[in-house]
This record gives sequence, C-alpha cells and structure tokens, in this order.
Amino acid sequence: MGLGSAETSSFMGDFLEKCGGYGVVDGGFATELERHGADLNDPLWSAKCLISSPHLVRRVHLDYLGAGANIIISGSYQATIQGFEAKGFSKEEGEALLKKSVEIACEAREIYHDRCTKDSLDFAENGSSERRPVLVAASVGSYGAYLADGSEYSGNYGDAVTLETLKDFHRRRVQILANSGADLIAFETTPNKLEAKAYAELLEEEGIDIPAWFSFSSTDGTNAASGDPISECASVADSCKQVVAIGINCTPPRYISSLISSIRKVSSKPVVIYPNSGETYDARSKQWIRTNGVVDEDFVSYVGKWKEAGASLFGGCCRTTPNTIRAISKAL
Ligand SMILES: C[S+](C)CC[C@H](N)C(=O)O
Ligand SMILES: N[C@@H](CCS)C(=O)O
Ligand SMILES: [Zn+2]
Repeated sequence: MGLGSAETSSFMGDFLEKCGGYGVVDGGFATELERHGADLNDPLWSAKCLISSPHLVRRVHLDYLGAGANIIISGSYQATIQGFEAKGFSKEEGEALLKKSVEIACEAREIYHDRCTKDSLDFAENGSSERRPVLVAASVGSYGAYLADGSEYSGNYGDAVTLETLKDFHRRRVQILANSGADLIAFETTPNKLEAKAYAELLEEEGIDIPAWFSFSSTDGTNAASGDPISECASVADSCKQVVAIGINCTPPRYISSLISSIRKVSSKPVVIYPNSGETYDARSKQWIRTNGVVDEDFVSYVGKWKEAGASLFGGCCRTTPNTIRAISKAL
C-alpha cells in the first residue's frame, strides 16, 4: 500500500529515528556478486544473475543484512524491460524479472529476521525483541546504466535523448517496481539533471505513491558526472514531493564531503551517501582498475566527516563489501 504525501514527508525522518538517528545502507551489490564468482561481462551486468543465479543474489543481500544494513537495494540496477527483450525475453517475462529482484530482497529480509529471532541475536540490550528496522529499496539505474558503456559516469546521452525519451524509457519499469512490495525506489548513479527531471515528472505523472531517493554520481566533487552543478540536480530532487532523501553514490570517497555540503545548501531532506572504493571502472572490459582505491579503514575514517557535513544515511557502492558495511555500522 502506498503513502499519502503527509506520510511520505515523514517517512525517512521516522525511519531514521527508529535507527537511532543514522541509517546504514548496504554496499556494492554487483561487485559482491563478482567476488562470489559471477561473470558480469554482459549488457545486463548484475541483472544477469536474476536469471542465472538468484541464490547468489539472495546470499549477497543476506551478507549485507548480517553486516548491519538498514536498507538493502534490489538487484534491478541494470534490469530493464528493454534489456531483457534484447535477450529474447517477452515484455511479461521482463516485468516478472523486475518483480523478482524485489521479491528476493524481501525474502532475504524475512530469512534474516527469522534467524535473528531464532538465535536471539540482534535484540536490544534491555532484552526487548525489537527487530532492527530494514527497508527494501528497488534500484533504478540510469539510462546510462542500460547503455552498458559506463555512461552513468559521463551523463552524455547526446542531443537525441530528450526529457520525453528518458521518461518513456523508465516509465514501465518504475510502475512495476512501485508495485513490487519495495518500501522505496532508489534512483541511483544519476549522472545529469535531465534524468533527475525525468524521474520527478514520472513520479508525479504516474501517481507513484511509494517514496524515492535520488542519488547522483560525480567525478569532481562539485558537479554531477555530466558537469551539471550538483546543487541544481539536488534542487530538482528537493522539489519532488515523493523524494525522501537526496544523495551521492558510486563516487570516490574523496569527493563526498563537498558534495554533501552542496546538497545541504539547497535542501533540508536527509542526505544519503554510498561512495565506491575510489577505483576506476573500465566499461569496455567491465573491470575495475586498482588505482586510487581506499582500504576499508580509510573509507570508514571518512564517516565522521560525512556526518559532520550533514549526511544521515551511509553505505558503500561498487567494490565495497560487507566488511566495509560492518565497519560503518560500528563507526556509527
Ligand atoms: C556503475 S557501473 C560500474 C555499472 C556497469 C555499467 N553500466 C556497465 O554495464 O558496464
Ligand atoms: N546498487 C548498484 C549500484 C551500482 S553503481 C550496485 O551496488 O550494484
Ligand atoms: Zn556503484
């Protein structure tokens, strides 16, 4: 069931309160599948595992829950009806795979909570059996993710791609994910303002009644990946009533503090950040180049600064692991 606009506006505040003020987001999902042996050299990238290895998808979600995540993000980042159709699936089969991504995450949450109850783990110290709050966010990767050429780090879609193109591209997927049982939609690795506008208009036009966050990628600490000022991108998100958090993901840790400050200048909505390891992605070989990466200890040493800058939700993106999330959870 969806929320009215009054409920939407307090959704994240209430959740953060239940979490004790700060929330923990999961870590790299696709790169964790790879660490477990999945080959993601495919136009569907991590969405390939929804077809070939759903057990692995569930396992990665469970690992992040075990590490302390309050929000797990579904494996639908690069799952698009268009992408599945290109692989020979029907529209209906593509839609079923999208739903499946959220169902697996919800199933993992149930398994995790059952285990906690059984083992009496995760209980509050006073002996109460209150469960750690956990939300399932349905991932929507950008149009650039679907292109599978690393465009989510450039945001250059060319002049032929208009606001309407982007809205039409995302429309059906967003409708399906909004009715999949997810608690919110995570629009991730958004590289430009145009796509943020497309999301905002789509949420409004389609009457989407579950909350959403808009998260942007950056390659310089000031702008979204396309060069659009992050303040302008965040303003688009701020004026969308379904948006309950605004943030940055899949961006090197060294750029995050200044980006949080820029967002805070234009919005009082909670800020979510889940940086990558700082390594560089080579879209052609679909491999990570181990330069400028930070080890978990360094990553976590940033958390205090990100908190000071005004973030409320903290996690990791590509090449971070359950260890990173465990360390963030401890640090908070
Ligand atoms: C955030 S990037 C590492 C995701 C993968 C990209 N869309 C690709 O298909 O290569
Ligand atoms: N939630 C996605 C984001 C990729 S940039 C993942 O972790 O694979
Ligand atoms: Zn990432």
